[in-house]
Amino acid sequence: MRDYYEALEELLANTQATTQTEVRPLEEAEGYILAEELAVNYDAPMFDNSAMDGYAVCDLDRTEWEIIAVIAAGDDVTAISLAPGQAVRIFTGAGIPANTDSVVPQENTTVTDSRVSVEQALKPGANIRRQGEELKKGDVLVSSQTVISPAAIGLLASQGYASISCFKPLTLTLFSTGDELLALSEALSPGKIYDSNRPMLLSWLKHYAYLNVINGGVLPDDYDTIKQALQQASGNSDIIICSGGASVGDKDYVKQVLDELGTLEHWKLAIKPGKPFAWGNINHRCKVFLLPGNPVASYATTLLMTLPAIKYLAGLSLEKARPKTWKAQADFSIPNNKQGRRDFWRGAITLTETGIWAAPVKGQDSHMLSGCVKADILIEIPGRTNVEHGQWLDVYPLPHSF
Ligand SMILES: Nc1nc2c(c(=O)[nH]1)N[C@H]1C(S)=C(S)[C@@H](COP(=O)(O)OP(=O)(O)OC[C@H]3O[C@@H](n4cnc5c(N)ncnc54)[C@H](O)[C@@H]3O)O[C@H]1N2
Ligand code: MOO
Repeated sequence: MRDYYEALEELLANTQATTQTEVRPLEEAEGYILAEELAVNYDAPMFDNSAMDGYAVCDLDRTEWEIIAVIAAGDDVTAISLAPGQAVRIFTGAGIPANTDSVVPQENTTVTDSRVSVEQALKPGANIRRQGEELKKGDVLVSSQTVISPAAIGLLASQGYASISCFKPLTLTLFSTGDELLALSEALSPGKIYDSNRPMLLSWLKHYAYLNVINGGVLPDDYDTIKQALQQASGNSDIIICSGGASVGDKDYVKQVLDELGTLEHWKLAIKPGKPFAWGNINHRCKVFLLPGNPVASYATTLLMTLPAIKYLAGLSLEKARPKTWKAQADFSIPNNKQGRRDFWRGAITLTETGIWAAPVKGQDSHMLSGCVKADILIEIPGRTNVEHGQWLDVYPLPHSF
């Protein structure tokens, strides 16, 4: 059996990141992966400006000044220069005139006719946002291989970027396999069950703007049908995911088909759930992932193995592609842990005055999806390692939980 972390690194090392890019208008780039490092075009702030509505004054040895002008955000102040004893009425975001020593908020002033006065001494440089105090022209603004967030869109807009280079989205086809599986439109009959993995994974993967997800439907346990479907999908997909048939059953044809059409790696991961996991390539360009059919095993291997590889393939940096982990304290104990595989319990988080606590939810078997619905995290329990109450453990946040 393979250690999870070693297996993940081996999978990532055997994954070739895309190099295909496209230029997208900034407003249509949220969720895509940036393909270039973008530099600071202009110092930020671009010019010294006021942080308050109030008065910009010159000479702090006095407490009263003559108001000589009104300056609003957007006004050009390059021709205005204050002499000692002079002030301007100024608004938040307006440029600071030359020779300003301080800006005093209007609530701290008394204004009579064209004169403004204060009662307390003013601090030099107060309430002035200085040019370049946040960003300097030429510095790195946003790093390549990162997902464009709404905040990044705002930041790039503030620097005048109207369009940016992103990695082209990848096409992913998703199949379920198994004679027992019914689509939701079909009537139940003895021995059959509804296909839950495909709707679950489709809805999850569609959240990634950099994936075009195709619903491949349910494949029966039939060698020729599976072969034809995989062959066809590999023609127009960068990625194929199949759930079911990753294990050792007589009807687990997907592995045989993948072996014949391309390459196959079949692993027993030392994790629970998610032991059987296979992957390979068709035509050297289409990456194929075979997930264990048990719904929770499909879910866990998507989070722990498949998504990191897909994210890296789609252009994210290795650091961003690896699954996120946090730390939480065990609100349980395992005094005599005999479980050989690394366990990933479905857990709930509680925030208290003593910190973050994690506890398993009800329904921990590989076929019990209800546990995933209640859970916020996967709690990592290393194999054959006892856990004490209060011990800090690694936890993996689940999609949509935070
Ligand atoms: N002799 C052994 N049997 C099994 C082993 C093993 O090592 N030796 N491993 C077990 C583990 S662990 C898992 S996980 C499963 C994985 O099995 P497969 O990937 O081959 O998947 P199936 O056999 O097709 O299905 C397993 C289970 O999941 C249900 N299933 C499958 N697809 C779906 C779907 N799309 N929606 C809902 N439910 C699905 C299926 O009906 C089975 O109940 O193998 C164990 N067996
Ligand atoms: O690994 Mo299986 O995934 O335990 O159910």
